[in-house]
Amino acid sequence: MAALVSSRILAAVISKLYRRFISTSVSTAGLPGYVKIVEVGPRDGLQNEKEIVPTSVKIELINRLADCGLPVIETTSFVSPKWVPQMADHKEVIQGIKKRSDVTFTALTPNLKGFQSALEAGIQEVAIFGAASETFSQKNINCSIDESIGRFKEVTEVAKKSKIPVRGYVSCVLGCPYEGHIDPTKVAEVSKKLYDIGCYEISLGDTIGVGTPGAMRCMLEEVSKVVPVEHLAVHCHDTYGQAIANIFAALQLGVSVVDSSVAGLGGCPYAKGASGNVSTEDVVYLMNGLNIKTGVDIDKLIEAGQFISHAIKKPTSSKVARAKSKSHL
Ligand SMILES: CC(C)(COP(=O)([O-])OP(=O)([O-])OC[C@H]1O[C@@H](n2cnc3c(N)ncnc32)[C@H](O)[C@@H]1OP(=O)([O-])[O-])[C@@H](O)C(=O)NCCC(=O)NCCSC(=O)C[C@@](C)(O)CC(=O)[O-]
Repeated sequence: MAALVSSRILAAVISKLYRRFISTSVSTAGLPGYVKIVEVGPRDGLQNEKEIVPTSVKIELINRLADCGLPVIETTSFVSPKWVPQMADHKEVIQGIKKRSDVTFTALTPNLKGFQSALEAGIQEVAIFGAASETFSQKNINCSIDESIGRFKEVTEVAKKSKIPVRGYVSCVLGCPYEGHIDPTKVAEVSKKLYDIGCYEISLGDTIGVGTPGAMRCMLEEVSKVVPVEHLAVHCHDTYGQAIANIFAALQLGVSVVDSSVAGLGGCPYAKGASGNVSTEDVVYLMNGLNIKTGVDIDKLIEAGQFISHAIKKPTSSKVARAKSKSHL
C-alpha cells in the first residue's frame, strides 16, 4: 500500500516537473510577449443558436467571462432581429451586464441605425463587418462591398464624434462558402478601405475555417503591406481543425490580437456548415505554453465554458476543456 502511495506521489511530482519544463523550455523568440484576446463567444458564438438563449444566461456568461481577465468581450449585435433573431435582446444584454473599467464591451453595428441603438444602450466600442467576397457581402448584409463601405463610413464618422472606437471585420479572408478562393489582394483592398475610414483594428476572418498556415501567411503578407501589422487581428473558425496552426502562423508574422470563442461556440448564419470559432480555452493554453501573456485565468475560463455548454445543452468544442475534465495533467 505504502509503495503504491509513494509511486503515485512520485508520478505526480514527475508530471509537475514535466509540465514546468515544457512550459518554460519553449523559445519565444520573434513572438509577441502579450496577446490581446478578443472574446467573441456571446456574439459570434450564440448568434447561430437555433433556440433563443435567455437574456439572463447571456448576461451571466458575459459577467463570468469578464471575471476571467479577458480584456475585450463582444457582447451582442445591433442587427435586424428579422435577420438574426438570437441577437434581438441586444439592449437588455448591454444594460444588464456588470460594467467594469478593466474590460471593453463591444457590439456589432452594420449601419447607422444599429450604431445609434448601440450608443443609446451605452456601448463602449463597436465593430462594423464587411467581406472580401461580393456574394458573402450580399448574403450577410444585403449590399455590395462598395455599398457596405459607404454605410460603414457613416458609422465611423458619427462614432468619431461620439468618441467610440470602431473595429472592422473582413470576412472570407481565406475562402468563401459561395465563391471559393479569395485573392489576398482583395482582402488587402477591403482591409485598407476599412482602415482608411477610421477602423483602429482590422480583424481578418477565416469565416468557414478552410485556411491553412501557408495561406494565412500569404494573406497576412499582402494585407500588412497596406495596414500595419500591429492593427491586425485574426479571427479563425475551426471547421477543418486548422485554427491553432493558423494563429501560430499569424503570431510568427507579428499579429498580437486573436479573436476566439469560449467553448468554441458558434458558426455563421450565412456560412452553412462553418463550425465555431477556435475556442478561447485552446488559445489561452497555446499562449501559456509559449510564455505569451494574456491575463486570462484558464481555470475560470473552463468553468465559464462549462456554464454555457450546460445552458445550451451542447458539449464543449474546446479540446483543452475536454482534456482537463478527464485528467489531472
Ligand atoms: C444589415 C441589415 C440590417 C440590412 O438589411 P436590409 O433588409 O437590407 O435593411 P434595410 O435598411 O432595408 O431595413 C430593413 C428593415 O431592417 C431594419 N433595420 C435595418 N438596420 C437595422 C439594425 N441595425 N438594427 C435593427 N433593425 C434594422 C429596418 O428598420 C427595416 O425594418 P422594417 O421597416 O422592415 O421593420 C441586415 O442585412 C442584417 O441585419 N444583417 C446582419 C447579418 C449578421 O448579423 N450576420 C452575422 C454577423 S457577421 C459574422 O458573423 C462574421 C464575423 C464578423 O464574425 C467575422 C467572420 O467570422 O468572418
